[in-house]
Amino acid sequence: MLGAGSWGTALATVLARNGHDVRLWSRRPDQAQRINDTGENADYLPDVTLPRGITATADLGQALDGAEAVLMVTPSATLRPMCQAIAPVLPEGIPIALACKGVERRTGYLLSEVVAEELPGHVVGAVNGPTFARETALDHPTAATVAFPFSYSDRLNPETSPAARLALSLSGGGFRAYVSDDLVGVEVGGAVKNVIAIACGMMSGAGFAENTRAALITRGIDEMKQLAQALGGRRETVTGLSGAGDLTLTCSSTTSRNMSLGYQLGQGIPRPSCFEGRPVVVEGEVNAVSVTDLAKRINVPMPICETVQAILHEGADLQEAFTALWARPIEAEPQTMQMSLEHPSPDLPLQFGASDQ
Ligand SMILES: NC(=O)C1=CN([C@@H]2O[C@H](COP(=O)(O)OP(=O)(O)OC[C@H]3O[C@@H](n4cnc5c(N)ncnc54)[C@H](O)[C@@H]3O)[C@@H](O)[C@H]2O)C=CC1
Ligand SMILES: O=C(CO)COP(=O)(O)O
Repeated sequence: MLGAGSWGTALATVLARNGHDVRLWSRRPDQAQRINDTGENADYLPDVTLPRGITATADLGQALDGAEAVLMVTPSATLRPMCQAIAPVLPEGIPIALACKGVERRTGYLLSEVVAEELPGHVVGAVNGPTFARETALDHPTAATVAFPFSYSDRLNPETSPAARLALSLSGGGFRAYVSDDLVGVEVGGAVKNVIAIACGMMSGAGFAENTRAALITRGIDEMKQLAQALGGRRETVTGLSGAGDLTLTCSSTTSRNMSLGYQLGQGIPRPSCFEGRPVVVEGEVNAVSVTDLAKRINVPMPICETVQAILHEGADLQEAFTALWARPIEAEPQTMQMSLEHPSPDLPLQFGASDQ
């Protein structure tokens, strides 16, 4: 498990609870030492007792020696350098599963494409779903999708299908895995949901309630569908755990760091003061740029993501940007027929500050 933050530790907990030996790599030797000494990762999952079977280490060679599979769980922006760092010590041919969510900013690659470029000769997949780390570590009933490209005849054979093997390794107690062969669809769901969660947070923080959230979730799923399809994935995949499921989770609670960032911004808190100034991994903030750049490049309209990107990175005014989002031309749902009618009152502003929740 490469990454001993909250999600890497939670996934290590799931696997170890199911009887697997897990090497948990932390980039900080002091943290690795503390995990081994105390049986807890107090920095990220305080008061969660780690099961036997987890050994923390800050040495990549030790972490990967004899490994049967590797899960990569550091923030998406660190993925390429992480791949480069493990290349010399990675056992030949072992499957690599991504548990981080995003699109690479410079290239617009899905994360699996980054791994394929840096680490040829390894089959690459992903584990995504509605999975807050703490709840997962505490064994609350949780479901996620394990996606690898695989052939129909291999699907049931753990010897030949990394998806089946990893799904079986993760499943047990509260954790239940599903299997998919649509890696693109699963990755798109995970990357885009964080950006939409920021939008939901912004509108909740600004005082709007359930209608607004439901509209953003539903239209957000449509943005995911279009991007997934344009990249060669399947539209229906994003209605599963890694798209609609994860979006429902992260748009429902400020336990989500993405939702929480949006909520604070919606309340008018300046970015540097959000999270009381603490550095927090908010994937949707970086990915608002990478997702919208990618979508523009391949002509996929993603108006909610573009709105978030403009507010976060181009200094757009939140109220004006959401008013413009709501007053876009009237379109068909679903967008199978091309239709666009001029909005009758595009200048009528949304009623920010007048809500009665
Ligand atoms: N926390 C959660 O509930 C879930 C998180 N994820 C995804 O997992 C990924 C990791 O997130 P979390 O574990 O939550 O973050 P976190 O903030 O809890 O931990 C991040 C970890 O990455 C390490 N790290 C940071 N910069 C690094 C670098 N340059 N090189 C190597 N390691 C570095 C940190 O030391 C830390 O161990 C993200 O893509 C996130 O979207 C996915 C599902 C659930
Ligand atoms: O991806 C997550 C749950 O599935 C965690 O969401 P946040 O990164 O917004 O906290």
